[in-house]
Amino acid sequence: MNSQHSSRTDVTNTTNPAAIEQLKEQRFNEKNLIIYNPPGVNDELSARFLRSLAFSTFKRRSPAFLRDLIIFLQDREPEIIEQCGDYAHFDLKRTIWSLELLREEIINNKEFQLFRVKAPDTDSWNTFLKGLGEDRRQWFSAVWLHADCYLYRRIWSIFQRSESLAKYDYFGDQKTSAVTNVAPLMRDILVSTKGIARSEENFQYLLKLSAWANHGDLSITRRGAHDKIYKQMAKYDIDLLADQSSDVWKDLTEASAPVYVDIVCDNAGFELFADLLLGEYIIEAGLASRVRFHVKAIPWFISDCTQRDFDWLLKFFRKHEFPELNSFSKRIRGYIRDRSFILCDKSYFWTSGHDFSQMKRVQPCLYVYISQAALVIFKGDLNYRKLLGDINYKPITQFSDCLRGFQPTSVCALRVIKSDIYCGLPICTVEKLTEQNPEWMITGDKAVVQVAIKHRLSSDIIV
Ligand SMILES: O=P(O)(O)OC[C@H]1O[C@](O)(CO)[C@@H](O)[C@@H]1O
Repeated sequence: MNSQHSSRTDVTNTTNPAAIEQLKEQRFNEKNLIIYNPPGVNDELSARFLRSLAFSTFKRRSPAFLRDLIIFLQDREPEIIEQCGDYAHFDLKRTIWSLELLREEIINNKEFQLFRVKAPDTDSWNTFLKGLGEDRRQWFSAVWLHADCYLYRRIWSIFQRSESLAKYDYFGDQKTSAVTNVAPLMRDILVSTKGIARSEENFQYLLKLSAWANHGDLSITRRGAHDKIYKQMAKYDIDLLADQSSDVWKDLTEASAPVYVDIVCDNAGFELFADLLLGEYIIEAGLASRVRFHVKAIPWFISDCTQRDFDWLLKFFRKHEFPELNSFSKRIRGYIRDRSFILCDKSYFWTSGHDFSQMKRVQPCLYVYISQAALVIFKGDLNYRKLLGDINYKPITQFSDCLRGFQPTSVCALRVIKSDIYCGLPICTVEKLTEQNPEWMITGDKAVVQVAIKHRLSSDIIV
């Protein structure tokens, strides 16, 4: 037996529940060839590594999250019926049953299934799944990124099976209630940033605000936005482990017209607010003539922004009692009307299992589309994992070297670090942080602003 794998369990007769649990876990690890070490350098993240966030995700977090979703659906049945019609009563039963089966599949490390329900991305998802190596098609053997994305696509397909629930956003309530609490914070930010002038410093402030706004996604914690960060941004620079915001400024100020900036959004609510504020500044400061927002086509990683969340936020602002929120909504609608802001057509690439190095091959039109921009900003942890292909690079590897050829334009990442991988960091920083807390990379206390600049020839410019 491979010495990295767990050693054979001693089957003893015990009645102690904790010991029984431990035995069960050991048996599971042996059966599924779980490796006791963390992922090695250049390994792809996977739940087959016992000491990884991926392992605890499928061992505990995802089953717990599915259980919570089931409880939520049971509790909300009357409201769901009111929203989706009487037939939802029967569809909910079937949906809950299917979610329970999915939970069992994860717990028992079953093989991924092909999708049967017809949707615009069914064929591409099935091609993707068929292309996975035979030993990479189970929850605890797959690349974490693939399994993680597959989970959210599976949940969606369960809801697609029933007519009454197909359009129901099962994460909608969590997303909307998280916004209500931060309305005063958003008002304060609007007041303090009102009419700020074009300057590198102000641009960096809004870029960092957009980065730190990624702090409060709902898939890991329910902590929401962290108001201290926005009030005392400079103090948090110490937690910004890589800060290339001045390179981003330089890239934009030197770009040839017409300048477009694309923002590949992450979470709805407060994070989207910070992205819109950054977009507004980019337009008003004349840094670009157009900002294009990319959102998710389906409910994704709980709090990710869909087109409906985008529209909902503008409506929420329009109807809010705070006049600052009303006028922000009005301004954003103005940018949408005059096409300074574009809410891009939904692309199912963002909710595929592919990492971004695959975009040119799998979705060439999207690749060409974002190539038109002078800068594309990728928000959040999951987008970062897709940029790196979930590969555990050496911490000192340059960000641009980790993109594996993905360079449609200058690529910027605004990420709060919430998972095992990172790059472009001095080794002494990593050693110090690890000494203080070996799990520093999953706490969401540190962030990065990184950019890989694409130096364009004038003949590259697409008009
Ligand atoms: O909203 P974000 O920043 O993409 O984070 C989503 C979370 O999902 C994961 O990618 C998987 O759970 C984590 O790494 C991350 O914390």
